[in-house]
Amino acid sequence: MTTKPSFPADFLWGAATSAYQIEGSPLADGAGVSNWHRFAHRPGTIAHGDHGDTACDHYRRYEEDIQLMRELGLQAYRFSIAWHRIFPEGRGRLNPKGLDFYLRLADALNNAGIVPCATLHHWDWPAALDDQGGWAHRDSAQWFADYAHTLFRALDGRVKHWATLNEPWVIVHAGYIEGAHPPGVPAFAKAPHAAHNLLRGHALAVQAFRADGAGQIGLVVNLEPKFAASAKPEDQAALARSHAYMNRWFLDPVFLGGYPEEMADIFGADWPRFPEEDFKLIREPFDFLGINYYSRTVVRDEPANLPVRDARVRQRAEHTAMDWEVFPEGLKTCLTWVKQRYTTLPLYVTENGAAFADPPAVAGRVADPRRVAYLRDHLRAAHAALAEGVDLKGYFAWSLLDNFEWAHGYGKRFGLVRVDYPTGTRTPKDSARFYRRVIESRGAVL
Ligand SMILES: OC[C@H]1NNC[C@@H](O)[C@@H]1O
Ligand SMILES: [Ca+2]
Repeated sequence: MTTKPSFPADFLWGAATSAYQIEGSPLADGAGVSNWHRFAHRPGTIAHGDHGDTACDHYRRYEEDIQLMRELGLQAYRFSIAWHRIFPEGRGRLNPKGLDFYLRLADALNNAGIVPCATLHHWDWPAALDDQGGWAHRDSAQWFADYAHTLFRALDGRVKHWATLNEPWVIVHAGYIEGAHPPGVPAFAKAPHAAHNLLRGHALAVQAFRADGAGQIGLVVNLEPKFAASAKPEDQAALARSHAYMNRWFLDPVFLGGYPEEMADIFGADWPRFPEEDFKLIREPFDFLGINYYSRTVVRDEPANLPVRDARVRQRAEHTAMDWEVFPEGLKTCLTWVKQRYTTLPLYVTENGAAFADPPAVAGRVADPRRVAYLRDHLRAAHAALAEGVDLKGYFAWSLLDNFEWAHGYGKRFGLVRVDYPTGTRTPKDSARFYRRVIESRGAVL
């Protein structure tokens, strides 16, 4: 490092989590059954038979966790709201006690001087809505907008930084293409409709926010730079499909007004014609884009691998416990690509981090040098993007706590803070101490 990086004084340093991954207490205080509660209890869906019945017990230990955030020097905390606590059946009957948890959480964060950054939907929602057709049902957009509107009013004055959806691509790919997430049954023909309704719901929620919210609202997407395994035309074509499918499917409509033409090639006869007025709605302007970055993928042509007909070519490089290649420059690639192709809106890295097989705590310490190196290299890449003029406003490490990594269960540890199960004992890792120094020095220690 020639010159020490220096991040802007108003750069927002945080850490992120999501409701089902950390809260536990899935049915407490009148909460309804969620899609993830039901799915995780279906045998064979989650590694080791894990589920979120306890998770990090954050629903009950949130004050302790806010104290941890203060010790880490966090300026902001990104969390998600569990829809099924608010509307147990998805819509209609409001559950005040469920809402109350998020009022308490927001008040405690504000009292601690930590900016609450709420995501309205991070994959968990009332199972009843899946039973009524889920995101593939056209009315799901309005269900979401009504839920969002209720939250904007209820948390008005407490939460000023909102995101509508977390990674809609994962909801569609894992839920409707792979079947690895709820609803859990591959349904290629439904996937384009689910994606479309997620985007319509996002836009309707932004419109509701304009009418009766206060602050900033944005969308959070996962991005993964794609590279071709060779210059062969079939690998170049696979690259175009893979890139469109993962990185452009949602951003092209919200910023450019239409889907990538590769989508019709990928879905063939299952690719619908959508009403023109939908695209006008989906372009509803919002205030920031959140980017979740983990890794890149090198792809080759693979005709048998439907629907994208691509396959990953594993690289000789360091990989995380998720078998994701460690590729720090990919974070800068994502940030500059969004600025160049889509928008000069403010950007946030709303998730970045790594799972490694951390050792247990010894004398109150957890040595996680590989996570320290991962954070250092990715923060350097983020700073490089800033230096090139990207309007990067903040960075949220994934995750504050080790937690329920969806179908992988608790075996994949992404936390800056170790959680020992089932006691729930929290132990800040070396990476947490490193991150605190990064925040204090505004990046000078990188
Ligand atoms: O896989 C790590 C993270 N990726 N983005 C969404 C989060 O819920 C995941 O835990
Ligand atoms: Ca208001």
